[in-house]
Amino acid sequence: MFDNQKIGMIGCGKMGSILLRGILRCSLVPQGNIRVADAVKERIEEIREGYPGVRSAENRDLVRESDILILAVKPQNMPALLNEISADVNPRQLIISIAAGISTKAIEKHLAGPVRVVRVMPNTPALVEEGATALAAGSSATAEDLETAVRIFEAVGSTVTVSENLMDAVTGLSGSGPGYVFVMLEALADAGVLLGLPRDIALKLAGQTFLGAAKLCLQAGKHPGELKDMVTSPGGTTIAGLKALEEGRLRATLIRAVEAAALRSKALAGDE
Ligand SMILES: NC(=O)C1=CN([C@@H]2O[C@H](COP(=O)(O)OP(=O)(O)OC[C@H]3O[C@@H](n4cnc5c(N)ncnc54)[C@H](O)[C@@H]3O)[C@@H](O)[C@H]2O)C=CC1
Ligand SMILES: O=C(O)[C@@H]1CCC=N1
Repeated sequence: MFDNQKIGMIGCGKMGSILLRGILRCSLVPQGNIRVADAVKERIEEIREGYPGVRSAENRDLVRESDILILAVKPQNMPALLNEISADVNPRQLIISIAAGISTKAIEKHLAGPVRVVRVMPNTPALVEEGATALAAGSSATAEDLETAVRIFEAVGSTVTVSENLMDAVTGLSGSGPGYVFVMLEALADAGVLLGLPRDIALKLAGQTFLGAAKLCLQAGKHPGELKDMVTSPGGTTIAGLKALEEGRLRATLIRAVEAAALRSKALAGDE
């Protein structure tokens, strides 16, 4: 599917380089078919050290040479970037944007033409091929474009396709979600340390508990409440811990975190 396609990526920071690694690991295209661009020279040097076959180019040259163009710069940098490349994009290209909050409509408007855009929200566990990615097609993107984008992100984890009005919710939940989980992991490990466990053992137990519980929930296809009940013996230890969580309003706090991040995603659109 990708053999003769040239992929160009503008923005090789945290998320861009994770994606690049996934694309190359799965051999979606040979290294020679990938071009990268970044405003910071050191980022390009790091990539060329890691992947000697990947070539770099200036933004506009890269756009002209790409069949699939991945835009992985910060939302705040998108308007200037889109203006810079607007004369070089063409309707034969597929444009994939991973920028939080930036709608396909805004991209289409900046590029001033019938461009095929797919908006994507990945997350950092893509680094270990356990990413959760949601995709939404823009007005001119074809079913095949969406399928192409899905194939790229399946290289780094699992994917869902949603309608674009749900992308802010996705951003608040799975896009930002790893940040919440890392804070919870750190807190669980700190608790272990408080109770006398060595830090490395506490972190290992906390991490494996998250991993195992998430896998059990996804694979068993059971409601998390039912799985929670399986752990919770009458008069036992878990219910004592759960009572403390309820007193600390953990659930309401998590719901508010996702809501706040989704609102911020929506607000980034206003910054366009
Ligand atoms: N970090 C994360 O967990 C996730 C990030 N995203 C989205 O991915 C995008 C990138 O985020 P990060 O990788 O975290 O940011 P980052 O700051 O690590 O990377 C952005 C890169 O873009 C480069 N850049 C900025 N303007 C440029 C321009 N005009 N031309 C060429 N390069 C340019 C910067 O030098 C930088 O290396 C953002 O839009 C963000 O919303 C999406 C999902 C998760
Ligand atoms: O914090 C951010 O803005 C990016 C988007 C989703 C995850 N990280």
